[in-house]
Amino acid sequence: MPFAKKSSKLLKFLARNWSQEAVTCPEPEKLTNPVPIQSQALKPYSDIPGPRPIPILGNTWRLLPVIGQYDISDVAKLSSLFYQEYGKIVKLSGLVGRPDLLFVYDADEIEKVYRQEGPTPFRPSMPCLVKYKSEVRKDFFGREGGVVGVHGEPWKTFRTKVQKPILQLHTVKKYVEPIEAVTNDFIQRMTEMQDDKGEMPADFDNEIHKWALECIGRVSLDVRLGCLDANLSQDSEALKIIEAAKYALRNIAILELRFPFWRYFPTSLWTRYVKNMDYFVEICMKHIDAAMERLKMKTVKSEKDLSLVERILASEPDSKTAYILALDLILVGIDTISMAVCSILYQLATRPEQQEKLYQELKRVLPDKHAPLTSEKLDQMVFLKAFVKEVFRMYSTVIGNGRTLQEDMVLLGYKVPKGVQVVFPTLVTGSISEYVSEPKTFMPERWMKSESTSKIHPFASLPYGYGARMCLGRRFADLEIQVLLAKLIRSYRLDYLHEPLEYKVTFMYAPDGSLKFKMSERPDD
Ligand code: HEM
Repeated sequence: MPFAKKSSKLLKFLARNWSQEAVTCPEPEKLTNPVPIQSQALKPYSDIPGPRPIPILGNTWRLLPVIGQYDISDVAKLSSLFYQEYGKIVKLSGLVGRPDLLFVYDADEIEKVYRQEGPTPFRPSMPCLVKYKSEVRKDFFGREGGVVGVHGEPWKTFRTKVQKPILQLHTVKKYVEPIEAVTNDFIQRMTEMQDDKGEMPADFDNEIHKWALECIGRVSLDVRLGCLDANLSQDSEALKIIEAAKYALRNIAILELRFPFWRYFPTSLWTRYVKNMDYFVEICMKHIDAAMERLKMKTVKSEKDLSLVERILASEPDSKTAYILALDLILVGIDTISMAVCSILYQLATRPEQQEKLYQELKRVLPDKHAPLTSEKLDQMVFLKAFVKEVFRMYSTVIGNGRTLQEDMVLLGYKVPKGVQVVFPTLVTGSISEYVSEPKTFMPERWMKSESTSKIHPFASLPYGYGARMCLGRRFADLEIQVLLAKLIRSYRLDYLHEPLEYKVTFMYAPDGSLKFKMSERPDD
């Protein structure tokens, strides 16, 4: 049915990034704690512009084919359309079964929301995971069930336990070598996958997913899962994990966005989801238990001898913390990073001059292309980092972030009640000329202090979010991307010789189509 198809795209987008958890999140309500600002100057919430809902159908009809005014086949364009049509604050109310969404395109106001979010920010996410953690496997997850889909004090307690080791620079530096080993295997596999024109296969994005899985296994489970092996047997654990990750990627959105029958009775898709999640839990427990056994045998002189998993295990007597953390990192860390890499490689392959500039930088920093990487060398790759930031600014992989207000607030002069879901459309704000000079120009140099005079509002482009709830895996994500680009572009030139691809929100914002990159070895220098 076309409407179901189209509206599910919008809902996929909305729910993936900002969906409401009916169980835990307060609905918008009357102002209970008005911010102390002269009330005459304030405008009521009802005056916020936006498409007006009509009785019964609310705003959903606007997304219907033919009679609806919005083409939501590309939901990223929808948030841009709202901005053009209504300005810096737009209310989308009357979405069937959803709370109001408040799109805010003002970087100063976004900064205000982030800065006032308090010690336990509420980012609505993944209702399926919430049900799985808090009901189906309550016995296992208990009260502090991780960081993803958990809120309030339980979120804070868990995040406090794990955040230091994950975000400490010296922990991350320990992974330069292991991530380089995974990446070398991946690049070797890329050379084996080339067709007679030197191009990658049409499903190259699947291969990027396997690289991401292998990296996340190395970080969160202390193990090489073997996902990059060319000939995986049908009953291998690696293949089962790849299938489980693919399942998660393809079906969770459907489950969460179609009418949520699973909330009331176990549909077949829900049963498979639970089985899939149980499998991930089992894998996490198996490898963490093995890490625990190794740790018992290890002579440890200082904390520096420990891997991330070992540090968590050493500080937390109950290995459940390590199980749950590994599960969260795997669930969130695979598709974000792989879609980001698809996008970054596509941009590099279609921007030969900038790729050449990157190559020259890599030649300078890594005169011997076979010498191992170090964190000091990565630090010197300023153009590489600037290129990645610019891709995130113009093609933000996670197209927006959001917070459910836990207190009433004033935004752009309107009284906004707590419970409203405020949306920060990063993809749009990163290209508003008031906040970013020459926003339509792809210019990595703008991020390089030595070369740039251009302005960027610090809250206009935040690919990893901000504040206490900011992306927990960001340092590992940066490291994995940097290692891949450094190793690949130092030795190979990448081209894309087909019709340009459009960006779409499938799950994340990424080029939609076959990533048949041509890979040519650079002559030895
Ligand atoms: C380029 C890749 C990535 C992007 C763009 C990204 C982006 C984000 C964003 C926007 C958030 C929400 C932050 C907020 O609410 O302020 C987030 C949360 C999170 N990310 Fe990432 N992420 C990436 C990779 C990863 C990886 C590789 C991991 C795991 C190793 C990871 C683990 C997490 C976790 C656990 C959270 C939830 C944090 C919490 O709620 O306390 N992310 N990420």
